[in-house]
Amino acid sequence: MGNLLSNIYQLFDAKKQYRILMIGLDNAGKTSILYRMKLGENITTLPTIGFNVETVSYKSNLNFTVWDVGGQDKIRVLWRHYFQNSSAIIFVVDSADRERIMEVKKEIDSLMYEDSLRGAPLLILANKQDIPTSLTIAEISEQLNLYSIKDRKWFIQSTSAINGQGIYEGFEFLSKTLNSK
Ligand SMILES: Nc1nc2c(ncn2[C@@H]2O[C@H](COP(=O)(O)OP(=O)(O)OP(=O)(O)O)[C@@H](O)[C@H]2O)c(=O)[nH]1
Ligand SMILES: [Mg+2]
Repeated sequence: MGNLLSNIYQLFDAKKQYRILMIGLDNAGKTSILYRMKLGENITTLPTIGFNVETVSYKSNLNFTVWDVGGQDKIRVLWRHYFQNSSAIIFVVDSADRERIMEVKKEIDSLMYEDSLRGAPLLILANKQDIPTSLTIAEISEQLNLYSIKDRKWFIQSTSAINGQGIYEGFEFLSKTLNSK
């Protein structure tokens, strides 16, 4: 009886677990966002050569295991090793890096063809919005041609890892989308 009760208790207490892959070009702010989520503060980062992984709780019933993988050109080939079993993708964009927005488009376009990511919701974080010269959400959506994405749910959110703006709203999209699956 004790066992049965504890099993039932565990059922209700169980948190839903989701594996989230966070990628994007180098210097976009992925690691800064990960630790802003985890610790609620701004940390000093170094370029990520491998990956960072942290479990982040959201509300009382969700756990996200967020994999933050380095974005330097030479190591982007490693991204695909993290695709399998990812419930959703967070793609972080440096909104102030106007020169590389077409490079961002190229990477997102090729992700959309990945079989192992088929249907995975896509959250685009337009980061560094605290920099006044940043591209706006409308400009980024247009340049990346996001409206052509029809085979999955996607959402673009402006963020700043420096002051935390927008990160909660990004989580809200993931939680709603994954819970409704
Ligand atoms: N102004 C501003 N700077 C940011 C923001 N987010 C990150 N940065 C800065 O951008 C630089 C790169 O941040 P990281 O978080 O290391 O970038 P990353 O995407 O993890 O880079 P890789 O690990 O090389 O792929 C650091 O100097 C951060 O302090 C932001 O929202 N606003
Ligand atoms: Mg990093």
